[in-house]
Amino acid sequence: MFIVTAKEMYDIDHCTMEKIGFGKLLMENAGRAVAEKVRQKVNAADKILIVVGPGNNGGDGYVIARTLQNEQYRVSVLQVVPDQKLSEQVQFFKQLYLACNGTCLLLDDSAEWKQVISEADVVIDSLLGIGVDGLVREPLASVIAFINEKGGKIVSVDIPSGLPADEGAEAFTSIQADETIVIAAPKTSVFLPHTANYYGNWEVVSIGHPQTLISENAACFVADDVFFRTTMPKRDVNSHKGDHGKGLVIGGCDNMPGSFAMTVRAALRTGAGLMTAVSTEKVIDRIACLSPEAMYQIGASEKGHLIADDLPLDDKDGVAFGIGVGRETKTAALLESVLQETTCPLIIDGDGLYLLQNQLARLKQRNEPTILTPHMGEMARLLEMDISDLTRSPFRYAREFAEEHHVYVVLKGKYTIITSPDGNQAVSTTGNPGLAKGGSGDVLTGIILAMMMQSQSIFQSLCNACFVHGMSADLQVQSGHSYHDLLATDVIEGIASVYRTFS
Ligand SMILES: NC(=O)C1=CN([C@@H]2O[C@H](COP(=O)(O)OP(=O)(O)OC[C@H]3O[C@@H](n4cnc5c(N)ncnc54)[C@H](O)[C@@H]3O)[C@@H](O)[C@H]2O)[C@H](O)CC1
Ligand SMILES: [K+]
Repeated sequence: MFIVTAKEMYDIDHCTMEKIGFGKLLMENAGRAVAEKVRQKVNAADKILIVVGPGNNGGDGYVIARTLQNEQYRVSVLQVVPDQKLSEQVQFFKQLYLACNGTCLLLDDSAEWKQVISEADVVIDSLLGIGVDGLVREPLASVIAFINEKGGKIVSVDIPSGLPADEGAEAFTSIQADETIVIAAPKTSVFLPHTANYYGNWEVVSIGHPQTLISENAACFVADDVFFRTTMPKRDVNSHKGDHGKGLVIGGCDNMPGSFAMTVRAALRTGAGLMTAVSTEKVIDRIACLSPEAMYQIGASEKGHLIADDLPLDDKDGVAFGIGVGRETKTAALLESVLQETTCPLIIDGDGLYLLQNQLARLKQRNEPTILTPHMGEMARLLEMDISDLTRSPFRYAREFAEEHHVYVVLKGKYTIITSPDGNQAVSTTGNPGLAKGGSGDVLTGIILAMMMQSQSIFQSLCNACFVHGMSADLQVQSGHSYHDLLATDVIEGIASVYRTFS
């Protein structure tokens, strides 16, 4: 599935209509595809009100109205702007609807518009689509407010009216949809923390755009099960442990042994060939028994925290630094040497990102891939910006940071955004609120470490690691756990189910 900005969608629409020649057929296809989904969500006796706005989203609404009316549903239309504001294409579909004995109430004709909204069992929101610019103006703003307050079940067409399609908007007035039928491809705002919820349950309908046109124009995609199935690591029956990577995890400190242990175990469960773990003597004494399959090495330490040391870095296929490592200045010196001496892909996570703050310039000096795995708070700190600004435009800031520092960024959240140094982006949508707990990130780092050592491109391995991490949590919740009780260690044990499901 591809993710588009408004501009990308317009380019795809325009090319499909003009160059390929769909013309008005595209809107007919859109309306009929949405009507098909609406049919599955309403009862035969429901009073269905289609609220039509000034643009092509409204045009979709007239096609939906005509389609449902032709199938004997109880349909009426509320048009919120005068006819002269409708485009020629929308006028065409309005005339088709009226010619099929459709009824239409104009907003400025009567004060009964509030009554028709109040009486509707279902409101089909065709007020505004991806063409909204800025805050919604009157009279649409009042209509949106009233629908939110009084409308029955609200089904939005393409996008909840008033919601921006793209990232970056500070303020907006939007329909709060129960369902959204997204046309052709989800827009960026489906995946933003402050706009996602306005969509309610969302699903995508195809309306005839050539898939190649969408893939050529969309800058981002969802790393879903289809992607995982085609790119997941394979196991050669004649392989041996050396074929699946020699990994090294450097982390932990005397008062934080657990996160480090989970990273090690997650990497083993994900298929790492050989794992070595470096931490303080106390940490290793306490956690070595949890993953006897790994090898352990005591690192130089002071007051329970790792310090600069000569570590076995040069023969590894992947290194993860920072999990539970603490924020001591002397540990920053260890990070400095790891950045300089590691000759394989390096993941920096957790406290390692805190220690990286004053060493960002070293990132570009590395010749091997560097992967950062911040959550929004850690990313905001790295960018030295307010987290609310970051969450409004996470795709942009992740891409700018990745390109500037030539790193991969896994920006963790409900929807995790994966960015490559050249600006390629993907979103992982698996996972559930059960992951919103300590340790989830440590497990993800272990999964990433193992994935990236198993013969894939780094970008693919990051997409697949996020997929496995979230899918494990989803399968665990489906098979008996709940959002409340799910632990990070359960996610580690659930990795087996993901591999079995897709192998
Ligand atoms: N291009 C096609 O043929 C297809 C498009 N699809 C649907 O059309 C919309 C996009 O249509 P567009 O006309 O560009 O935008 P809108 O429907 O959102 O209407 C824009 C229209 O609304 C007014 N407006 C804009 N901003 C505001 C505001 N802040 N307050 C009040 N009014 C505002 C202004 O008049 C604009 O011109 C897309 O989402 C699809 O639903 C079909 O699905 C496929 C074919
Ligand atoms: K809409």
